[in-house]
Amino acid sequence: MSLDNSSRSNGDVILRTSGLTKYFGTLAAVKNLNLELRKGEVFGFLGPNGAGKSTTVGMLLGLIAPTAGDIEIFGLKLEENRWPILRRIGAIIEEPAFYPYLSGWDNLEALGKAIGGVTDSKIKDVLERVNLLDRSKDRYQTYSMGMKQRLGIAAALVRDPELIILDEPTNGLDPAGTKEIRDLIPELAHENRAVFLCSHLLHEVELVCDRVAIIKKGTMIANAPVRELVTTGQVLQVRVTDADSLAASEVLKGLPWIRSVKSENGYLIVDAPKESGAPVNKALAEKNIFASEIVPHMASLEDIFLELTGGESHV
Ligand SMILES: Nc1ncnc2c1ncn2[C@@H]1O[C@H](COP(=O)(O)OP(=O)(O)OP(=O)(O)O)[C@@H](O)[C@H]1O
Repeated sequence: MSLDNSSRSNGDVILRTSGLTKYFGTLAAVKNLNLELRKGEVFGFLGPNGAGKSTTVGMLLGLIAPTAGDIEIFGLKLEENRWPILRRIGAIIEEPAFYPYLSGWDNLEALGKAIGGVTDSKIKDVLERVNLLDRSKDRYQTYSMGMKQRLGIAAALVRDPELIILDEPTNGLDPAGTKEIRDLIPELAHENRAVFLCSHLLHEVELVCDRVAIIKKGTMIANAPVRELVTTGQVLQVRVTDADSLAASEVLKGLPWIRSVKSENGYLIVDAPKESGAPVNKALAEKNIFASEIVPHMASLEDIFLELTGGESHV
């Protein structure tokens, strides 16, 4: 299966790569990557180990020079406008560095002084935004992992970025911290920004992302809205009695529009075009087989990922 909907257009394009390629010696880490990220969107970037995700992020931030191809961010070429572009990006690609003995507030104040033009009311706003205002006078070293990560996001927000790049933002967080960050991410995008999220957590990507690109060995193998990807993997679960199971399977396999039929946990799993519940029911009933249940079953992003990447580990 190969999906590429990168030509679809709705909303302003914030980031576009064309033919982006990076070779390390003879190793093609990223090959001919065409990405598009639009305002208001949370874009998930997935791939197995060594697929080329970090190399891509490094190129987007101007830290790694591409071998070929172009990167345009905010309509400007990155190569020629690195600093004006980077000023408009908030990136968290490693654990954020803060002074342990200073409070969250004082850390942001120190950062604000380095950037210039950051007011107290801005600091208050961003701390409120990440739900840290009530702990903002406590020392950074007393913060939980989740609070540290949220302060990192607050630090990124101080500059009012139009694009936020997050690399594994829930790494090392407990379930409560993970939930806080997951709840925060879509809100960030809906404030007229775009979020580029690298994650190996497929469930996380499914929950928070609007669109997802999957790369394998440097090549993009899927690029589509999450909803569309999981709908593509939709199958029908058909329940018949054990006695009818074999005959039902034969009937369905004989229909030219059914792609495959397999038996799993007491159900027949039927890979058929969308909305074919009624014709499946009719075909069985014509052979005096009566299904007690026919339900569409959505594939998870994990199912799709494993199918597309050939079952390679994603962690
Ligand atoms: N500086 C480098 N020199 C040589 N090869 C490199 C370098 N950086 C990355 N690579 C190789 O490029 C390929 C892509 O690596 P990259 O780190 O981008 O993958 P990734 O998708 O981020 O992987 P992971 O999920 O494991 O972090 C790998 O084969 C890696 O070994």
